[in-house]
Amino acid sequence: MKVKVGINGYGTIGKRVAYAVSKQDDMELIGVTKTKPDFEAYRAKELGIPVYAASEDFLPRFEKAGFEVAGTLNDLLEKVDVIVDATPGGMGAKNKALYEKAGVKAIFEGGEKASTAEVSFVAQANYEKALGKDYVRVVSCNTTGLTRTLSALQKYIDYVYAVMIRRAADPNDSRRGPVNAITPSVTVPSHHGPDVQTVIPINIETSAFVVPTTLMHVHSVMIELKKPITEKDVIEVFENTTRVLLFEKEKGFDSTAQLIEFARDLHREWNNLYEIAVWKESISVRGNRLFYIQAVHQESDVVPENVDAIRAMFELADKWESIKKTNRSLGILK
Ligand SMILES: NC(=O)C1=CN([C@@H]2O[C@H](COP(=O)(O)OP(=O)(O)OC[C@H]3O[C@@H](n4cnc5c(N)ncnc54)[C@H](OP(=O)(O)O)[C@@H]3O)[C@@H](O)[C@H]2O)C=CC1
Ligand SMILES: O=C(OP(=O)(O)O)[C@H](O)COP(=O)(O)O
Repeated sequence: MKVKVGINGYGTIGKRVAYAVSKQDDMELIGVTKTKPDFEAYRAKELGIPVYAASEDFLPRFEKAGFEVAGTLNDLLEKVDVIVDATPGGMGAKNKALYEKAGVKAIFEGGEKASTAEVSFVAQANYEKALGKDYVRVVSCNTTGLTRTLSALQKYIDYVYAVMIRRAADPNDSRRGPVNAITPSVTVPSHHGPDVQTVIPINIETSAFVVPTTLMHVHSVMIELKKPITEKDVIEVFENTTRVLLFEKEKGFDSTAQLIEFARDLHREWNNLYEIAVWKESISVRGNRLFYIQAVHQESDVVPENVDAIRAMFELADKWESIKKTNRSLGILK
């Protein structure tokens, strides 16, 4: 059986998930929605992807441009088993009623509240919780990044404090920035710590700052240990953790710029770095405290999670079968 997948919101995340779905032999990409006939809509059509108007209200825009759509979101919902809602944060919760009415399963993204779905999801941490579910939320890029490394170390952790240095805007976003400023999230803890707790039970608090860059987020992670662990052990844990890669400053990885160049050198689509990048030299144990620094490619780390979430919701594979299949299909290194 091939699961029929639709994407509502063919933007930064939606287009990458559409690409990833098209690479799976157990899924079929049925169509995507757009609100306007811009270059992304034309490109989707060139790729042979049926484009639907995100609602009837948007039809006149397409008609005026002479862009023939395959229908509206409601028509797409009639043809799919699952819809991936990658609309701007908060919109997914409003769309949920449409999905319920159509009897279609739905995946929501990290911009939605945890309460929008039955489960908040990171494949390697809680794949089983999404088995057979109708509504799953793939958590935000930062939460996914934190959860990947922290779940691997969970048995050693008493308490985590992490500082999130967030990119101001995605590279395609010329409206939001970057701006010449550092903007703190003045609410402490920032939403990231509580959000990790929707996936794994862990003591964690975070604070967050937005800085003028578009490439990646960076996290400074500080852990109080309840069980001793050495730096060598931590390196071994991360070497054996899927979707986490170690990078060395010694080899020229001075900053997020070289991490993105690495993804470009791999000829990854959109220079996606699906893996969380941990700087090897940053792993440091001092007494009962462990420190490390990691970077998150915000545009892509959640993409394999969406694919695994679909497999879990339709019980197509067990956890490691799905993760391995997704990794292979996207060229994820381990
Ligand atoms: N960007 C990131 O770094 C990450 C984002 N997320 C989460 O993913 C979700 C999507 O974010 P992102 O991809 O960045 O957003 P984008 O703004 O890049 O894309 C949003 C998409 O939704 C469409 N859209 C806009 N308005 C409507 C509407 N009224 N009805 C239906 N579709 C609409 C847009 O269509 P059109 O282009 O035609 O206007 C666009 O395709 C959010 O929940 C976000 O928090 C999670 C991880 C990382
Ligand atoms: O999910 C993300 O970040 P977050 O974990 O800081 O909310 C994405 O980078 C989107 O963040 P944005 O809401 O600042 O665009």
